[in-house]
Amino acid sequence: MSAREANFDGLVGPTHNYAGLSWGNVASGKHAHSTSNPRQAALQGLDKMKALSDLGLVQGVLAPQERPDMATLRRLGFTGSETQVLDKAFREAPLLLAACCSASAMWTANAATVSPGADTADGRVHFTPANLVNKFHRSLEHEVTGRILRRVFADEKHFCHHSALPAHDDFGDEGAANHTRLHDAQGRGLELFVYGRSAHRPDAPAPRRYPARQTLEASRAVARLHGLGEHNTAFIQQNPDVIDQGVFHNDVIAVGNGNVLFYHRQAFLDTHAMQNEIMAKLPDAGMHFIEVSDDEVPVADAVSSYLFNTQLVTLAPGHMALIAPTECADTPRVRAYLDRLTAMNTPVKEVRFIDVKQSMQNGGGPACLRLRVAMSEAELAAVNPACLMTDELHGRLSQWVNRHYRDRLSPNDLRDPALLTESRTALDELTRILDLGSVYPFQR
Ligand SMILES: N=C(N)NCCC[C@H](NC(=O)CCC(=O)O)C(=O)O
Repeated sequence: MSAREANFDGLVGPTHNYAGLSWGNVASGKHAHSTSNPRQAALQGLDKMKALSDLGLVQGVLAPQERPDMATLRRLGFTGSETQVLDKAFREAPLLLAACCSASAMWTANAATVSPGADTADGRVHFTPANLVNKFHRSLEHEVTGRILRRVFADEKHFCHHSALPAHDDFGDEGAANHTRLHDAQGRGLELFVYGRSAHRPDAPAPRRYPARQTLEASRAVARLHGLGEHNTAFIQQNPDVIDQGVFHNDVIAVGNGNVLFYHRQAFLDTHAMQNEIMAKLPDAGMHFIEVSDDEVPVADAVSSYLFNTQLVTLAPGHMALIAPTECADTPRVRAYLDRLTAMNTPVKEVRFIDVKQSMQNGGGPACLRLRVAMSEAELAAVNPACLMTDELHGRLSQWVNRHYRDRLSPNDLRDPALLTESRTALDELTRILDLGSVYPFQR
């Protein structure tokens, strides 16, 4: 089966703000309470989508979520009119208000785990929305995420949707941020599930400072749901020491595509075992393991520049491009490494820099902003066409952003009832542009 990889990026929502909600995510802590620019954030995201689509890649867009999440604020005991709910939450528990206003669904690498039909027992593409239980603000996403995915990938003949895993720490699941699919030229795939700790083996290595968001038990459950087998899966433990250095998802320290795995030497607990398992299970791929040492790029530089939160995309057979944030160009050791990388004898032939600074300041690089869905031509033809990027859609969505989004948002603005009205008006229009039907609570 010849498959094409599509990237579905999250459209940044109108409440994009910096609230410091993600303990263990260095950028989120560093930018807490600074003023954000939701309009610029959304336009940067749209320009990234257009840049990838201009490269001839299939690019999709996933809608943001309804925020503030009024239903959750009410569940937490804030009563009265909407204005009163917002006001009480702001005065009594500003952190809860911020959590219910986060636009974090923009990082669609965490939206779900996706297994292509080439790998699954029933030949369909399987989706499991991530429960994201480790962070309260993110745990609010999966229900609407699942609803949006069902509207974009609606045809049951080709697509199968599961519910998120049970909402318990034992099954902490962060979706595709800890999942990479490698494949050989024939399209035979191997899905790497990278986890931070094992809930059922508390004596096994685990980070001490920051949380391990993904458990082995969650990864195994997703693989079972998707009908994968031992032959096309590998479960690999992340190095707990790098989690403690700010690597809160594996996609902050490793990225894979086709027959290339690009990673930092400290990324995995047992690099040799990882390489051996991949070569045994994907013997014909001619794997390229591109390993970066501490001398070349220290972990701290990898975390601040997001060298590994890059998108590795295939532009032609044997020709891949690394789509990197501009922060990589601005970090001297990373820049120097990238200059050497493209001269090495690997499929990575070029690097393109893009500006997603508004997202980066919350710890979301180019790879965080996209969910990969590899599909056959027939599956691709079954995707909701209104969600596929074209020049026309890019223009329409840019105008929509310019019309509805603010260009500054501070923590104090989150209590403003006008922000709620503006967001709902924008999202209502968006569901028509993207032909999604009524996916938001306020529309039901
Ligand atoms: N690596 C991947 N795939 N995704 C990045 C997600 C960033 C997100 N940041 C936040 O949620 C910060 C929100 C705030 O602090 O306002 C997170 O930590 O879950």
